[in-house]
Amino acid sequence: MTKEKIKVGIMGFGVVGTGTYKVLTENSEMVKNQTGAEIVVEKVFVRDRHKRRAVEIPESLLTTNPEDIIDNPEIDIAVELMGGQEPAYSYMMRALDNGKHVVTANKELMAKKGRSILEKADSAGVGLGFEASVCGGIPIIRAFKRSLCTDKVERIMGIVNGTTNYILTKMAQECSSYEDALKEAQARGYAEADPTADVEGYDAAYKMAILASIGFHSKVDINMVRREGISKVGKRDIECGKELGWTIKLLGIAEETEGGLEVKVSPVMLPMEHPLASVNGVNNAVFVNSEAVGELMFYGPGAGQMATGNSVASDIMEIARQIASENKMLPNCSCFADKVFAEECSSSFYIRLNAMNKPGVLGRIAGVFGSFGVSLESVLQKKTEGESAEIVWITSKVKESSFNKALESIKSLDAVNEVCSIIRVEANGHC
Ligand SMILES: NC(=O)C1=CN([C@@H]2O[C@H](COP(=O)(O)OP(=O)(O)OC[C@H]3O[C@@H](n4cnc5c(N)ncnc54)[C@H](OP(=O)(O)O)[C@@H]3O)[C@@H](O)[C@H]2O)C=CC1
Ligand SMILES: N[C@@H](CC=O)C(=O)O
Ligand code: NA
Repeated sequence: MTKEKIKVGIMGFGVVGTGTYKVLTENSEMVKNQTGAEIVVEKVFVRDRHKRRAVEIPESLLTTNPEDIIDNPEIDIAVELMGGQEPAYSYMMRALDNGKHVVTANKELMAKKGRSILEKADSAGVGLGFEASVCGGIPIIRAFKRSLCTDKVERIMGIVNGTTNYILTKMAQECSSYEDALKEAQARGYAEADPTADVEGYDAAYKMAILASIGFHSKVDINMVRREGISKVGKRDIECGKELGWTIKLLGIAEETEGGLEVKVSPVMLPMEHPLASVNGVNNAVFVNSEAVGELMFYGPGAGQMATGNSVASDIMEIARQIASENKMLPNCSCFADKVFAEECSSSFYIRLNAMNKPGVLGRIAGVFGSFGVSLESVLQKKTEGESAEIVWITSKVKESSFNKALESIKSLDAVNEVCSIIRVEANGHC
């Protein structure tokens, strides 16, 4: 007999949990018509049942005992929206052991433990949805898994963190301070419980590891993802970038090079005319190059209650549809290969430094770059103050090891007072 009610247990009732509940309950008739069964939220697990929440729910739904969901035979789909590694991982694994389908928004967990979670789900023949784990409201996981599955992905470039994009946009367009912009992003529910994950690029690294894994059908070890955050990006760099026709974005790049897979996250100077340059505020976008389709861009809100709640709800509905129609679950994991990672990475760089304002200094610095095989695209003396000068250098694409050696040598020059910032440059499609 086909199931008329599909029962869901939600673990975690914060920004995303409340958004998911709202989408499921406010659109219940539409969801039922498309699913062929009613989706019912049966239990909601929280730490503190007396806390005031953004959405009111019947008291009887709340529980502080996770077993009411993960060990409850009535529950078909366990939805993990607590965040962090533990106890989220143990709860998810136990729910899978108990034959439940699982949906999560937890990118940290999917990036660090995705392989074991996916393998368990596949061997149990249950569904595992994680659409909300990358780019909040953008249906990007589904696009990779269902629509690009026949194509060969060559490169993925993405603005995949809403908080940092919100901060960089506020700093560039409204001259907000970094601190004020971060506070606003937190108040809007975009930031992680510990915003270090956002501003230091960890969250973006998790998301790029997940995307690279699905895009290149390979295991991606999170420790192999090169990561740098935005906390060192200063207003001065934003100004210098503007003068050069560039904007600064925290960008994730994943590609298959001759040396192997390369996945990195860092602030990047991006030409204003690049499609990703106009992605502002909490919005995210993923720009894909693939063999058959060519160029694709996915754009939309990367964080927030309702946008992310919709992604979770759509995963729940997709699984519910399979249950209601008594279909076998589709395989959750396509990351079957174990591709090697490139040992060396190449980029163009913007370097802003402060040096003595004396004849011959520019030549000496340029000479050091040259002696390490670093070619220069341009050099600009930005301003002079008494005995010192601010100089910006743009290199050609260079191996990072050569660049780092040149930089160490430049730092040791007497004439160089301070290397203020180093930011990758994306030019002509490659950085
Ligand atoms: N915010 C966003 O826009 C997005 C978030 N995500 C991800 O979604 C997940 C949830 O994020 P978000 O909703 O923002 O987080 P919140 O901090 O707003 O909510 C977390 C919820 O989980 C509960 N919780 C946390 N730890 C425990 C625990 N150990 N035991 C029981 N309950 C617990 C909290 O309970 P209590 O309220 O009682 O303290 C709270 O209800 C995270 O993995 C995050 O990375 C993904 C995409 C976008
Ligand atoms: N903190 C994250 C939330 C969504 O994944 C972000 O800002 O992107
Ligand atoms: Na998504």
